[in-house]
Amino acid sequence: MATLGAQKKHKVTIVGSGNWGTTMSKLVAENVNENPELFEQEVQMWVYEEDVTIPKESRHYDPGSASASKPQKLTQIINTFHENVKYLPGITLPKNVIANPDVGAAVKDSTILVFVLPHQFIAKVCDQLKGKIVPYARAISCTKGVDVGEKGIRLISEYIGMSLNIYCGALSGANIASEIAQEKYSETTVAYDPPPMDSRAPTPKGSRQPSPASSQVDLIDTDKAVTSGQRAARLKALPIDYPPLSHQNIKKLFHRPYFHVSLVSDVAGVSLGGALKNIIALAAGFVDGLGWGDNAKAAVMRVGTLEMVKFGKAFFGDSVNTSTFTEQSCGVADVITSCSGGRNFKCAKKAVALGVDINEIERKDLNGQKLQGTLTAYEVNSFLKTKGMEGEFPLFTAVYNILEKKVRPEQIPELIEPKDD
Ligand SMILES: NC(=O)C1=CN([C@@H]2O[C@H](COP(=O)(O)OP(=O)(O)OC[C@H]3O[C@@H](n4cnc5c(N)ncnc54)[C@H](O)[C@@H]3O)[C@@H](O)[C@H]2O)C=CC1
Ligand SMILES: O=C(CO)COP(=O)(O)O
Repeated sequence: MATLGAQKKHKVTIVGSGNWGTTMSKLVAENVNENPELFEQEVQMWVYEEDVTIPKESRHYDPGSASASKPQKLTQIINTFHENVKYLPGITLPKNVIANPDVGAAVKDSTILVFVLPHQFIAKVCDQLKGKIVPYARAISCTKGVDVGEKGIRLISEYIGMSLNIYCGALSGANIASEIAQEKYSETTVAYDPPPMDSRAPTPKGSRQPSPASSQVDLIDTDKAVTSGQRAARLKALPIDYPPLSHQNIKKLFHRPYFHVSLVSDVAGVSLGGALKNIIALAAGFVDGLGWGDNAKAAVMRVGTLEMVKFGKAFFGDSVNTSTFTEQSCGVADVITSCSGGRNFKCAKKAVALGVDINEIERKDLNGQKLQGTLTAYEVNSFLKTKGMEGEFPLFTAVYNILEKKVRPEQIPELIEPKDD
């Protein structure tokens, strides 16, 4: 419910335009249309600009046109045909999705930023956003991955929040984008739990341009985490002339008849589920690529899910609820869907079946889409090594060693077998 007297509306920008990013723009734009009292009608979608030739099989390919075989700017194609012919072909986007190649212009005056980028690009894009966003903006990360530095591990939502000095929640679930784009039913989990802040004041006059955020991002050392109180003190309250970003209003932004949202407060659990299931999906692909069948796949899914819960508890402590992994879409359900039809699963399977490096399959088969599991397996391994805990996460370690070609997929059963003391 909008607050009485709220005169402003939230402007929403989707930061990213891949397979999931474009799907997210579609469903958010539909919701913005249905809730005009809360949201501005235009949804900006930042596009990493590239030249794209409209494929011959596309309904927008016109052999008679002089530009038929000439590459065109992807933003131009999206804004003309309302379709992302490269990353989400065949799906018509609402006309209120506006593709923008300039990330600073795309986020100008936006109070809601939805990040949907492959995690390897988050740091650079956050750097580009410093000083460009309103200081009271709120973010939701739909990115699946973690950030590992020399001193520790951070959730992507934490990275975004700390780098831009804003609050960032997370959205993750059993969400294969192409199915959701076709409006087939699925569920998702949104974690949104901003710390309580001082009472809200009206938007200060002439304050649309924020002061630049600190260029220094705090590293979360898991042994010496910044307290939530310290972080809350840096956040700016949303001015009172905007509708509140309550759970109810956040739900109105994402929930669709075909996309059912469950709201929770466990940002760490939701983020870790999305990141770690990608390592499990690689393991499932490896055993399926060997032709070992569904029982083998179920075994690695079981062990991987236990490692996911153990990882969350070991390194994120009480901020993680085990029930987030077991009861929410972002946990076991995402493991199941990702190990059935996800890109990480499919590429890992093909790599083993053909005896080809998975990075080569990614390059050849995905047309620019990115795997997240391979990099996450390296990042998680490098973090576990610094903690001396590789042995306690045998499946995650086996996936890393398979990618490094130090062990073979056939060794997975012996590698994940509990060791006698
Ligand atoms: N596709 C899916 O089914 C789902 C994906 N996700 C997650 O969403 C995140 C984004 O994935 P997708 O939207 O699927 O992307 P994608 O993998 O389909 O596409 C890659 C994207 O990266 C962009 N890109 C390439 N180079 C770049 C650079 N240097 N800087 C910035 N961007 C660059 C491309 O323009 C493209 O938009 C990932 O973390 C993924 O795990 C989450 C749920 C479902
Ligand atoms: O996250 C996903 C499904 O929930 C998609 O997984 P992939 O990136 O492996 O396709």
